[in-house]
Amino acid sequence: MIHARGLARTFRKKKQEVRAVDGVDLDVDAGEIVGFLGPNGAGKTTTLRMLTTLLAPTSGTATVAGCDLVADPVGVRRRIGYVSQSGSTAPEARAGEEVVDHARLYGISTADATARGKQLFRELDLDGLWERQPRAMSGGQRRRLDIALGLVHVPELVFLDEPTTGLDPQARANLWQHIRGLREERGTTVFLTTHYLDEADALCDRILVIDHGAIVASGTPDELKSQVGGDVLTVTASRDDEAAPIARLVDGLVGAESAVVSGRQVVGRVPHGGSALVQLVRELDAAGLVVAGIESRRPSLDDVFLGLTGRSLREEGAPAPEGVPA
Ligand SMILES: Nc1ncnc2c1ncn2[C@@H]1O[C@H](COP(=O)(O)OP(=O)(O)OP(=O)(O)O)[C@@H](O)[C@H]1O
Repeated sequence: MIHARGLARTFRKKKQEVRAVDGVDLDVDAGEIVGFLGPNGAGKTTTLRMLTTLLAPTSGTATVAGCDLVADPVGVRRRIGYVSQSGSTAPEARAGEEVVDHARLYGISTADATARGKQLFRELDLDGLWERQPRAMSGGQRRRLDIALGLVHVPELVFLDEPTTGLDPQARANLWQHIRGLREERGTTVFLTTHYLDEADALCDRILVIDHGAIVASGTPDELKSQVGGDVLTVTASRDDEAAPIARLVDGLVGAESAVVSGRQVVGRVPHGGSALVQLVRELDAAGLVVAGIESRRPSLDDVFLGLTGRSLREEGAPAPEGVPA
């Protein structure tokens, strides 16, 4: 459904060259839900804008939904849907009107567009909001309306740029269900960017990680997690100045990899969490260090991300969902 080779885009900023996307190869099969993850500025939106024909590549080739990106951009546009980060609804228009107008752009008759729009409203839990103005909708309703706009022409492939950013946890979970439903009921292929690792974990069949404009990992969430290996030890110091001595103790554990300190939190990786925990508690005690918390757990996607990019996606300022502290 998507095949890109050596896709690159360079920008000129203040006489300096920025290689926003630096030779991306990627393949997405029909019916897959693929998550595109990366720290801020990694090149996600630039890649998405190229794959959706909004931005010309500096070099490289791609076919999207069977059409060549450069030779047949109109063919690509006809076959895809794109839901941008900012959404595309006009706050004053009526929701239903917007959806019908959007479908008409694709040459769909008003009658067909209305029927498709109403069906999407039912599927996306927007029933009863056909006459409502987007500005009088909740964030979750507006985001689902954006998605209805991206789907009304029945694309085979839909690009979603951070579809759930800013939604509360329940609205996010609902939207995940709708995205899964798209694939199950219509066979739609979904390519989405997200800052939420739990979202990528719960929703995506496969994850691509991009950093500094290049793909650095690809696999199912489980494959990526198993690459990390071992267990993760997290120790929370009770005082700022005790994080460094705790990190030294964690580094000294059998088979430990160098611990990362972030504020009062010390995170290290060890081959066997259980035995390392026992050893660490003894050593903390002997050193007279009292900690606020200590735990051992299996690696998460965040650990994968940290290992691959040296940065935590959370530290990158991933906005917390509504109602959840950052
Ligand atoms: N129009 C532009 N002109 C100059 N530089 C740009 C332009 N668009 C993007 N860039 C630069 O290209 C790099 C990649 O940007 P991009 O928006 O693709 O990253 P991203 O992974 O989507 O980031 P975020 O998670 O913050 O949305 C960044 O260094 C950015 O500053």
